[in-house]
Amino acid sequence: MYVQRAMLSGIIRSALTKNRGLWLPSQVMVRTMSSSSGPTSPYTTLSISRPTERVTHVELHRPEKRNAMNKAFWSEMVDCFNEIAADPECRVVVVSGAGKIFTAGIDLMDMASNLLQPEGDDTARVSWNLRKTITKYQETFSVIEKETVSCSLFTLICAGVDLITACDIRLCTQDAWFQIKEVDIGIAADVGTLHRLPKVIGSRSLVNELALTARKMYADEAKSSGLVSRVFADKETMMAGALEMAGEIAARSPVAVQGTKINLVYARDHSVAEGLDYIATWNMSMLQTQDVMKSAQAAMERKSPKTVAFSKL
Ligand SMILES: CCC/C=C/C=C/C(=O)SCCNC(=O)CCNC(=O)[C@H](O)C(C)(C)COP(=O)(O)OP(=O)(O)OC[C@H]1O[C@@H](n2cnc3c(N)ncnc32)[C@H](O)[C@@H]1OP(=O)(O)O
Repeated sequence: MYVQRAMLSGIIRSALTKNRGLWLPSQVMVRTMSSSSGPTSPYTTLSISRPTERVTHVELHRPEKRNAMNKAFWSEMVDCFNEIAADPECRVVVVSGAGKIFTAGIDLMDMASNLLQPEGDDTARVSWNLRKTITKYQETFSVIEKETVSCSLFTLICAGVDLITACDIRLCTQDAWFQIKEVDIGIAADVGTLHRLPKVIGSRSLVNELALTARKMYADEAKSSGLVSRVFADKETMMAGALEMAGEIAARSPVAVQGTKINLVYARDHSVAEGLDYIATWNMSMLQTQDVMKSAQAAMERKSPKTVAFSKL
């Protein structure tokens, strides 16, 4: 899918991190997040910042090309999210796109050679190499799902839908639209949309319609169908909302947040019985965290969980 029109997308993802840090007013955070200075070294397509403690902002940053996903992007996302996952200071990630569009999807100019002229001495070898390429590109978005707790959005197209459906929370602007455009360029979407979107949107018929016709879906329908949970008037208020939400998540026990995220993803892909079995095993160790006692004590004292100092995970 590709998302256009909405200016940015914010994805919030919670890594396994820690706590501690000030909660800044949203206005401050928004200002801090408005990085239009360009990609952050060593990346050429991403701008990384830390708007507040425990929250990392990953901004797709090729606005002049509508954040189209070129070859560098596909590998930089993996490196970036692996690095964030290893960062004990980060608990939530907000992903957005610089400029007026979250992403125009795959970079049709830069990616053509990879997909249309794969190397190999015969059909089997060409196919083998192409399969390796596809699975590598799948990892670009799967890495978000593995390490993230939430995400928010905007306007996007094709590969943009692959990206947002790997996120936990999606937000968009009122002028956002979403499009699963793969059939228009002669391919079946293969990096996540067809597999995750049916788990996000309740109506199988709507998923089929969008994927088979490439019809644009606008913000109101995205909200009513469940693709996004909130719609904001403009990009600025959306970012403020995303950061406020990120702060709410980041302030809570990282053991509880990470366990909730991982078990929600597990439950999505397994039966109820399997999910119950999984969380029993999960919690036989995680229930022993000091976070339970600290949180319970705060609740008894009528204090917000945000006042509790949780250890880093
Ligand atoms: C194994 C991997 C599988 C992954 C599959 C993924 C598939 C897909 O993502 S299919 C979708 C492909 N994307 C598109 O078809 C979108 C094409 N772009 C547009 O329709 C428009 O650009 C858009 C509506 C997004 C924005 O329109 P706007 O008027 O705001 O901007 P433009 O003047 O059209 O574009 C500005 C510059 O950006 C370049 N650009 C835009 N999209 C792409 C793209 N997808 N790939 C490469 N480049 C793109 C556009 O050429 C302009 O560049 P320049 O002429 O140098 O200024």
